[in-house]
Amino acid sequence: MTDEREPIRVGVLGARGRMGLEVCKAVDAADDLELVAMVDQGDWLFNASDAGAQVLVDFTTPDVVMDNLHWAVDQGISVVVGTSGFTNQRLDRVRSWLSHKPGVGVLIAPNFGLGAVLMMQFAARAARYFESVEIIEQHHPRKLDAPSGTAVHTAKLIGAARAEAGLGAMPDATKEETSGARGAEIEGVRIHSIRAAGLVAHQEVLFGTKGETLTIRHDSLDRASFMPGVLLAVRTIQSRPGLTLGLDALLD
Ligand SMILES: NC(=O)C1=CN([C@@H]2O[C@H](COP(=O)(O)OP(=O)(O)OC[C@H]3O[C@@H](n4cnc5c(N)ncnc54)[C@H](OP(=O)(O)O)[C@@H]3O)[C@@H](O)[C@H]2O)C=CC1
Ligand SMILES: O=C(O)C1=N[C@H](C(=O)O)C[C@H](O)C1
Repeated sequence: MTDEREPIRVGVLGARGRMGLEVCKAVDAADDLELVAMVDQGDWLFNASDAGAQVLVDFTTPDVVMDNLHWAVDQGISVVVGTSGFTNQRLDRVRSWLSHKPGVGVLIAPNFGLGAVLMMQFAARAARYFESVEIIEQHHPRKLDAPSGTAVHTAKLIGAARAEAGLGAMPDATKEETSGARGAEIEGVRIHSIRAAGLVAHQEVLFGTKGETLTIRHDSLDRASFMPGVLLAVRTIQSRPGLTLGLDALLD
């Protein structure tokens, strides 16, 4: 039997970037998807709607992603977003745009790597059992934001799990500190950001309690690692109106 469904028409925003190029290749290679628009800095967003895009994939920059999203939701086009920089306030704004467009779906995922999603789930599970936890994230030096979206999301999950378990502040006697030496603090969790040539995207979550430590580590060694997650989201988003956060909901 042949599958006679029409391919999903996909537009990529940030199409000439590191992730955008990889997404264009992956969409192009998929029989059930059709790459209809490649939009980058300076291009007209209406190229995507004129080409009949049903789903947009955004891997741009934190300073332009909100305008892109607002425009897409207004046009009634569902969006898969990998771009980092989403605060709770930004998410509330997206929810409010979507409330006027009940048929439109937006999925925002801090990380599309399956291993990264599992790393965050495992870290959330371990959080209640350890006195101390710190996050060390490592990325390529062309990354614009620090800490990474993945690290911020992991810290939020850990902070929530610790609060639910009734854990207080972590032991830390630091009295004298050169600014930045103890990292950034998100939800009570310290994050240390390393940027070095040769890296892609890596994260360690280091837990400690009396007499033992536990390290959970994930490495994206190639941007191809994000593509199965991105394509799953592209194939699913039109049937998930409203805002979906993270890939977890699609995997389960
Ligand atoms: N969720 C996930 O799994 C992952 C998320 N990311 C995130 O994705 C984002 C992109 O990462 P990466 O590909 O490495 O970054 P790049 O800088 O390589 O790509 C961003 C691209 O967006 C372009 N751009 C800028 N403004 C616009 C605009 N208004 N409309 C369309 N395109 C625009 C840039 O053009 P120009 O260079 O000319 O400014 C560039 O080509 C980052 O926020 C990163 O953290 C990355 C990897 C995985
Ligand atoms: O900029 C990147 O490269 C990445 N950005 C995302 C983040 O900020 O967490 C996801 C992944 O870490 C790669």
